[in-house]
Amino acid sequence: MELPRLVVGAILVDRLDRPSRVLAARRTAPPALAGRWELPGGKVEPGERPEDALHRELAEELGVEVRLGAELLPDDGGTWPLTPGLVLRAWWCELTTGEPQAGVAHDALCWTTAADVADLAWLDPDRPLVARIAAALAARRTAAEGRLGP
Ligand SMILES: Nc1nc2c([nH]c(=O)n2[C@H]2C[C@H](O)[C@@H](COP(=O)(O)OP(=O)(O)OP(=O)(O)O)O2)c(=O)[nH]1
Repeated sequence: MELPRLVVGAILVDRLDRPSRVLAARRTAPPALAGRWELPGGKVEPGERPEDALHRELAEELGVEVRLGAELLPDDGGTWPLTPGLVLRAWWCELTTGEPQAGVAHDALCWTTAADVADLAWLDPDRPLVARIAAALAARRTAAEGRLGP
């Protein structure tokens, strides 16, 4: 059986040490996914390290460089399922160079907060991540900094 293809995504926040906003990107293609919001990123190429793929995709799609923080892991510590053939890994990150600009992959970018991040029409498989991101923004902590909540 073939292994699922790995997709990498950026949870790009205003600052890793006290995040209050995350960047969402609206897809332009394919038609079935156009208009839905996602974490910027894309597929890892054969032989490419996932973190390198994320830097490459962010440069290509948004024209920025970032510093990577911790990975946002699902409860089982593995990967986030997208479709039968695709899984996602996502990292918290902050900008080091440039301001994000929508290229051909996206027709809108939006900085969202804990209060409104879940209101966007995210791709369906992103919903569990968005819930975790919203909780982290509300707590002003990334998932790296221990258990959320009291
Ligand atoms: N980038 C990204 N893709 C996601 C997310 N959630 C989700 O289901 N996907 C899906 C949509 C696509 O089917 C796939 C990513 O493919 P892509 O089209 O962004 O990859 P790519 O930039 O490498 O483009 P290509 O080589 O396929 O042309 O993963 C997400 O949050 N971010």
